[in-house]
Amino acid sequence: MSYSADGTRLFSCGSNKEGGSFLVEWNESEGVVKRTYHGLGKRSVGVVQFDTTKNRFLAAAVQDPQTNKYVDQRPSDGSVPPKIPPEFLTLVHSALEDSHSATRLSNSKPPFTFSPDICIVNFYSQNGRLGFHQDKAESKPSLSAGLPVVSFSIGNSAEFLYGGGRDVDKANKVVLESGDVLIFGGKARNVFHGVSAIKPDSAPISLITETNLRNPGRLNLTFMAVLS
Ligand SMILES: O=C(O)CCC(=O)C(=O)O
Ligand SMILES: [Fe+2]
Repeated sequence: MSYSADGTRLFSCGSNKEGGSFLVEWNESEGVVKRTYHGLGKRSVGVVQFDTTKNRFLAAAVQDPQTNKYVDQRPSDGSVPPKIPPEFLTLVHSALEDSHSATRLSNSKPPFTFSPDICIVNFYSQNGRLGFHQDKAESKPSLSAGLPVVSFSIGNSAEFLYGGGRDVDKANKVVLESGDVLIFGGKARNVFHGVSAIKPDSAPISLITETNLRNPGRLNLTFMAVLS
């Protein structure tokens, strides 16, 4: 059970037999369910993550779990997300430039001008996972232009699956370590991907001491252009 940030609304979460997650808002005085938000576990569309070990609602980007559309306020409690800090945008741009200069064949310009308008924040505890999915809730122009997904890994390492069509058994696996940046755009924009496991205690010691976190888990920041 967990209260909304302003302490007025009570939520709990769970999963059904098919593995889909849902969030329940309770009417505390009457002890009955007020509203159920389905579809949170369908990671092809949802952005809400749960810490299953603590039954805690951790983070949500602004995506309506009922419609899968990005909206201005989080439907469950009306909260408005903060703007992406400019330092993060600088990091995204320099990661794109570095990747372009590492892979380009000529002195061409990057094939896209890109300014992300959302940052999805995923936190994975030790048992955290993310089902095999495509990122396709973004705007049609953004998807058809192949505007990239730029994804930063911080903390424990993750086994990241990608490719092989929609068949997870055919996917490739790469370990994403703290500090890694994964970029997929252009023809790869629709690639299926997911996180199959988090490697416990694999975060760099320096990160733990500098941030004073005892158990950092894995933090993933995924930047995308949703609206443009
Ligand atoms: O945690 C990751 O590395 C992937 C996150 C992701 O694919 C997503 O949020 O859509
Ligand atoms: Fe994704």
